[in-house]
Amino acid sequence: MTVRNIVILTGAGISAESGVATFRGPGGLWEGHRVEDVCTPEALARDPETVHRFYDLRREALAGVEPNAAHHALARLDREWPGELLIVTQNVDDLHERAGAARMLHMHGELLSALCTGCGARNEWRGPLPPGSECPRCGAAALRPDIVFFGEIPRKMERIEAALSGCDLFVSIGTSGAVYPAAGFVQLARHYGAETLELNLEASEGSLLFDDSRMGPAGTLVPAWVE
Ligand SMILES: CC(C)NC(=O)[C@H](Cc1c[nH]c2ccccc12)NC(=O)[C@H](CCCC/N=C(/NCCC(=O)O)S[C@H]1O[C@H](COP(=O)(O)OP(=O)(O)OC[C@H]2O[C@@H](n3cnc4c(N)ncnc43)[C@H](O)[C@@H]2O)[C@@H](O)[C@H]1O)NC(=O)OCc1ccccc1
Repeated sequence: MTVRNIVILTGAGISAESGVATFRGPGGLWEGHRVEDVCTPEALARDPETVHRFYDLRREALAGVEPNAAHHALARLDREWPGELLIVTQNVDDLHERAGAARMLHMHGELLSALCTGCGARNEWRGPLPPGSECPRCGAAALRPDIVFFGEIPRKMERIEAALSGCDLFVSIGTSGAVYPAAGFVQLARHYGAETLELNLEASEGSLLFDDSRMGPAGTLVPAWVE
């Protein structure tokens, strides 16, 4: 089958070699926190201080990390691929953009953005975001981390489903396949007749669903695959 249209799903594993903590596993983000305490609308309502600080720390940590060879390889593919290509990341870091990727989207939000729950504006945000911060557009003291919490609808689902319905190749990089709807994309891509490839450090919850599954660090596997 000639491959023309590609959809690439990335997770925390692609940023691990840049020093960004993954979620599960030793030293994982969720190690220090119960998901329910920092990544749900209920937690934000109950204890905004803790939730805002959790994301302030991760936003601050971004200044100390750089894109790695996997991010750069995907950015190059994005520049040179003549067919359709869409990078869908579950990550809230900005390493894909910093590597130069353009045809990409964040389905679970971004650390460098603050969402106004008053007027809906998304504001670029770099520093700490204390609860009650004012929206630059409407002035309401209603800014929150621009993050998709558990129980909230992921972003740009229509665009993602449209790309999956037209792709010939679906590639999953550095994700454990534990969180839906992202974990269901491989089935959707297969349903539309696409080839499916997984590049991951270890077997994931969805490995058996892929036509080809290669194990190893993204910083090595992704440049080799793009070559
Ligand atoms: C826990 C799970 C069971 N729960 C869910 O999935 C829930 C509920 C649910 C919905 N549908 C279901 C169906 C069945 C069961 C449950 C559900 N889903 C939701 O609530 C979602 C919202 C979920 C989003 C929550 N927010 C995140 N992130 C932002 C915050 C933040 O970042 O702080 S999720 C967050 O966790 C997930 C973490 O997973 P990974 O990125 O894969 O990271 P992990 O550490 O787990 O794994 C890393 C992998 O990399 C590998 N690796 C490590 N190093 C390397 C390396 N160097 N190289 C290569 N690979 C490497 C490892 O081996 C490992 O495999 C990511 O998605 C990440 O974004 N919303 C929703 O469903 O709304 C309705 C809806 C649905 C469809 C359409 C309309 C409405």
